[in-house]
Amino acid sequence: MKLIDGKKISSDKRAEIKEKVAKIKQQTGKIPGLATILVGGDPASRVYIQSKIKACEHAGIKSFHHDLDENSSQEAIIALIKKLSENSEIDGILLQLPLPQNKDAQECLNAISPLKDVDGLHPFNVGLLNLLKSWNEIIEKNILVSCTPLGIVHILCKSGITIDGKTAVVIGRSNLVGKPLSMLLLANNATVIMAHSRTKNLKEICKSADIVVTAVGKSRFVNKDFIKTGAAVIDVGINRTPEGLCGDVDFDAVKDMDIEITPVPGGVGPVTITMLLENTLKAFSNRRKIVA
Ligand SMILES: Nc1nc(=O)c2c([nH]1)NC[C@@H]1CN(c3ccc(C(=O)N[C@@H](CCC(=O)O)C(=O)O)cc3)C=[N+]21
Repeated sequence: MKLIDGKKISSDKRAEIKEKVAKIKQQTGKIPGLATILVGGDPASRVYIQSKIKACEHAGIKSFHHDLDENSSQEAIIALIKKLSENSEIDGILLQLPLPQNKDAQECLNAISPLKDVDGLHPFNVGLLNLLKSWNEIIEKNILVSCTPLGIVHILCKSGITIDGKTAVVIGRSNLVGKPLSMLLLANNATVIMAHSRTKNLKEICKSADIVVTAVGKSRFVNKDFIKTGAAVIDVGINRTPEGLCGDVDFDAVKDMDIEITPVPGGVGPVTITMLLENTLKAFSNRRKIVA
C-alpha cells in the first residue's frame, strides 16, 4: 500500500496560492476576501469553519465570518447572503452545510451571487459544470466547482495517476461531492460509474475499477473485496469512531494490497480547504477580469 500524502500536496499548493495573493495585492492594492456562514453550533462544522478561516489567514486572504443562531429563519440567512453578495470587498461566499432542520439549503444557496459561489452549488455553476466538454474549459472559462471534487482531481494529478481512459467508480451521489466529481472525471475522459446506496453488486463493480472514490460516511465500509490490485483509492469519508477519526476504507484490511490510497486524516480534507482558497482567487479574478 502506498499512502498519498494529502498534507504535502496541500501545503505545496497553499504556498503557490500565498504567492499569488501577494502578487494580487501588489498589482491591484486589493485583498481577496472570503465570507463564511455557520448556522447553529454543530461542533464538527465549527472545526471545519475554523480550519477554513485559518487557511485564509495563512494565505493572506481576508476572511469575514458570520455566526447565525440555530433558530435563524431561512429569510434571515438569505438576507445575509444577499448583503454579502453585494459587498464588493467579498469575493467568495461559503455557506457551511448541512443547515439545521427545516431549512431549504438549496433555496439559500440560490441567493449566492454565481460569481461568488466558491462551492459551485448555485444552479448557474452546476449548469456550467454539466455543459463541460473538456477539462481545459474549467481553466479557460473559470468555472467555479465544488472544492472536494477539485481537490480529488488535483490529488490524482499530483500523484501521477492518469484519469484518461480509466474506469472510475464514485460511491455517493451528493451535490457537494459525488455528482460534481463524476462530471470532472468524465471531462478528464474516465469511464465513470456513479454508485450509491441502492446500487446492486457494489463489490463487483468496484473491483473492476482503476479508481475508487468513496464518499459514504460509514467506517470500514470498503474492504479488500472492493478493490483490485493496482487501483487508486480516494477516501472522502470522515467518520468519528471511538478509535478516532477514520474514513470509509477498512485500512487494516487493505494494508497489504498493492494500491495507492489517501489516508483519513491527512488525505482529501486538507486539499479540499486548499481548493477553497483557489476558488476564492478564481472568483476574485473573474469579478475583476484580471489574470491572477
Ligand atoms: N458548504 C460546504 N462546503 C464544504 O466544502 C463542506 C461543507 N459545506 N460541509 C462539511 C464538508 C466537510 N469538509 C471538510 C473539509 C476539511 C476537512 C479536513 O481538513 N479534515 C482533516 C481532519 C480534520 C478533523 O480533525 O476533523 C483531515 O482529513 O485531515 C474535512 C472535511 C468540507 N465540507
